[in-house]
Formats: sequence, C-alpha cells, structure tokens
Amino acid sequence: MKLTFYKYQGTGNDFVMIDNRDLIISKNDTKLINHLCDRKFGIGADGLILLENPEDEKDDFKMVYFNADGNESSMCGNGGRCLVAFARFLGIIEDTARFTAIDGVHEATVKNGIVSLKMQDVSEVSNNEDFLFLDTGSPHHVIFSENIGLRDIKKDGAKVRYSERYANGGTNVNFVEPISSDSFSVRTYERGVEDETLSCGTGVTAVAIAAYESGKTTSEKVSLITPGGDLSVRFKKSENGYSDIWLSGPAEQVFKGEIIC
Ligand SMILES: N[C@H](CCC[C@H](N)C(=O)O)C(=O)O
Repeated sequence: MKLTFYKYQGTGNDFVMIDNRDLIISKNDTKLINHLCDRKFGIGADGLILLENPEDEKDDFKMVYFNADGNESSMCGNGGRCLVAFARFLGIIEDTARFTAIDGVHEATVKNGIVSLKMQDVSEVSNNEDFLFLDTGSPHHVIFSENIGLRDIKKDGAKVRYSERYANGGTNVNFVEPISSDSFSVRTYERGVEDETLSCGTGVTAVAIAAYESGKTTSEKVSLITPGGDLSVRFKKSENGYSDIWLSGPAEQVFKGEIIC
C-alpha cells in the first residue's frame, strides 16, 4: 500500500499525521503504526495521529492518537495542537476548531501561527512530599528539582514510570526547574515513547497546575521552557479544581511524504 502522510512538530514533539477520513489505516494495526514511527526503519516520530470524520455533528473532526510503540494512548496535547494545524491545512477548519479525542471534546484556536488547545478540567491533584501527580488527559508525575539539565532523563524517568506505584499502566514523568515566579524549565520522559521527548503538551499543562497547587507560582498564566521550544499554559483555579485550561504554542508542518507499507 502507498500511504500519503504529513510530518508535524509542536515544540519538537513530532508526529506522523494521516488523513484517515477514508479509514485506510486500521486502529488495530499496532505493528504498522510502530513501524511508521520507527526512526531508523520508518518515518520516525514520537507518535502517530489519525484525523477522522467526526461522530458528533458539532465536531469538525475526530482525533485518534498512538504512541510510538504503536499502541493507542491517552490524550496528546502537542499532537492535538498539530492536528488542528493539519485540519486547517486540509481546509477542514479556518481559525477555530472543535474535535473529540479519547478524553472528550476539545476547542482550539489558531492565531499568528500559535495554536491554543483547551484541555480537560482537572479536579484532583495529588500533592506529595517530593512529587505531585495529576491527569491532564494523560497521567503525569511531576518532580521539582535543581539542575535538571544535568539529569539522565531516560534513566531517571524510567525508574519512576516502571515503579510499583505505576504498575498499572505507567505514567509520564516531568522534571521541573523554576526560572522565575511564572516560568519553569521542563524535561519530560514520555510513556509509550520510553525516552525523553523534546516537549510534552499534557506534561507542561500538568507542570503549570502542579506549580500553582504547590505554591511555586501564584500566576494563572505560566511559561514552560522545554528543550523543543516554549509553551504557555493558562487556567482558572476554582473550588472544584482547575478549569478553562489552555495550552498554547507553535505547530508546524515539516514535510509531506509517501511510504510503501
Ligand atoms: N505519551 C503520552 C501521550 C502523549 C503525550 C504528549 N505527547 C503530549 O503532548 O501530551 C502517554 O502515553 O500518556
């Protein structure tokens, strides 16, 4: 089969994007999806995203996300932002979008090359002595630490991800260093990639909320500096938790390609 695909990246988190409105790709083809994401034998990416026709008539499209290991996964924030840019490129939307992903409905806007994605509300944040845990569409373990630039993220992240605490399904792991009262440097180990990625959208969203929850910021708008680029997260704190959460940053098409598979 000759497959047309597009490669997108959002602050260095990169994805194979496929217009699957004709359902050419089966969601059960783990082997194919893993091959397409392989950086030596395939196209290479942190994940693969199918754009499909909406099931809800109020939606513009549907998002199906797979980690590089080929397994369908929980929500991908940077992937959602890239999918909005892809839908705009295909002419499906103009500057606003509404779509459904595995964690529910998302709204998005596109302005001056920046894609802003509304994330699901967060009602529970587990604030422990040396880490916080919350789910922003994907599960995130958040550790505030000094000198994160010196860390071996793959080693330190895998230790947490495969620990007894997360035996049931694992987690993503974020290492965070405060830069100012409203900006933080973040490095992320991603479940399903099983390595450090250059940024993680649900991860920086979790970091922004964890910073507020643990008193490391009093701002409801936070800058997150990742090895792949800068992201911004804004939210509203209420007595029920966190809502009106928006993840903003660039999302770019790198190339279009064809692959025989
Ligand atoms: N690897 C994550 C999903 C993708 C998250 C990340 N790429 C993002 O931008 O949110 C997981 O299995 O929970």
